[in-house]
Amino acid sequence: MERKQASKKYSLQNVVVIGASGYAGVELVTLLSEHPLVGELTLYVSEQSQDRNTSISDLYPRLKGRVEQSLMGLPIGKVTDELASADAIFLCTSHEVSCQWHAQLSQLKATVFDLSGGFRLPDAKLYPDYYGFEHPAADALSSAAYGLAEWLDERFDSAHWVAVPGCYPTAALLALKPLALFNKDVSHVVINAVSGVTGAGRSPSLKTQGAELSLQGYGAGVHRHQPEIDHYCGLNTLFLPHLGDFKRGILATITVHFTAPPTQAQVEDVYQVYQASELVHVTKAGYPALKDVVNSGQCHIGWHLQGHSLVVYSAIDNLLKGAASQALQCFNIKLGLPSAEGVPL
Ligand SMILES: NC(=O)C1=CN([C@@H]2O[C@H](COP(=O)(O)OP(=O)(O)OC[C@H]3O[C@@H](n4cnc5c(N)ncnc54)[C@H](OP(=O)(O)O)[C@@H]3O)[C@@H](O)[C@H]2O)C=CC1
Ligand SMILES: CC(=O)N[C@@H](CCC(=O)OP(=O)(O)O)C(=O)O
Repeated sequence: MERKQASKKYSLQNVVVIGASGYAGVELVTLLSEHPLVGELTLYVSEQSQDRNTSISDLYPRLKGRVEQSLMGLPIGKVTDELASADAIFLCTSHEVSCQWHAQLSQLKATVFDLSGGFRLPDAKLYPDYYGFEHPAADALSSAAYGLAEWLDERFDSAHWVAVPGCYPTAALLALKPLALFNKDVSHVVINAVSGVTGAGRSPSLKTQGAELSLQGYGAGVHRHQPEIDHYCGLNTLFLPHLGDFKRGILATITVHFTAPPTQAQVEDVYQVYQASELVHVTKAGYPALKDVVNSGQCHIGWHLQGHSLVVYSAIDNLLKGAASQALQCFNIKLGLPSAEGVPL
């Protein structure tokens, strides 16, 4: 394979992906393998993984001739030479595994881009209820930056740990944040969101088996994305996730109520915030469709104002804008590259 050469301004990055064989991991590996600034790319799975020492292209034959690295087994907490010399480490592991890695990885020079929810919530007290475990690194939560790429705050530049948002929160927050900033008088926010089955990851479970798939709600009031959405838009919302009988994508249909309704022109103005964005596209009176965002890092938003109610639709690919390509945007921004570098449009 041809070796990449970085420009004078930028140097090639040593990159490690932990959890590379999962659904989010393989999307990320695919993007990283084509990224102009990624040099060495090291792929890990768990120590006991049945896929260790297998080439990722044997698991995912679409990668044949493109990415041939082996998946190497990695015990939790073992700092290998590749980890020690990495510039960027992507965690595509479960929330618990990401948390268990924090102590070791936060000592290294690399920036960690964590695709799990392990460091998304600011308050450790929320973890037992919403994640089912006591947070083992509670003091570190305040130093992680939330990586909603279009809405990064001042903590991002200096953060060594980036908590990449969840898929549903990405769809919901891109729609809601402009409104929440515009008008604090927004109320009765209801987020109905349908996700494809890849949102549940690669490991088989009864609810994600073909014969079980349908269109069904789940997790009302208890889903871990409820506090994440509320915290990062500053609103009290009712989040209603649904599992659909399709592979990829999330369509969130959001309704909000205004006591004093805005005009069409005001709503149009609010969403001008994305005017220059390559990845977030807003259409008045639009009905975004999953077919237009699946396999793309874009988010499509459409809105309809009806009296005191506003309906906002937001569509993303859960594995890309909802996970891997958003993590890549964060990596780009950290390097000073355009956010959409290497992101499929
Ligand atoms: N799927 C989605 O749409 C989204 C997922 N996320 C988050 O991204 C993360 C990954 O999700 P997803 O790809 O769906 O999950 P998968 O279950 O598909 O993949 C998990 C990956 O982690 C590996 N793994 C498990 N245990 C360890 C370990 N101890 N050390 C190293 N690797 C390990 C698995 O391989 P093996 O078991 O063989 O070791 C596999 O490669 C999760 O935190 C998820 O919440 C975020 C946004 C969207
Ligand atoms: C369909 C489905 O099961 N989706 C997952 C969300 C996936 C995701 O983005 O969430 P995290 O990164 O927070 O795990 C769920 O509801 O748990």
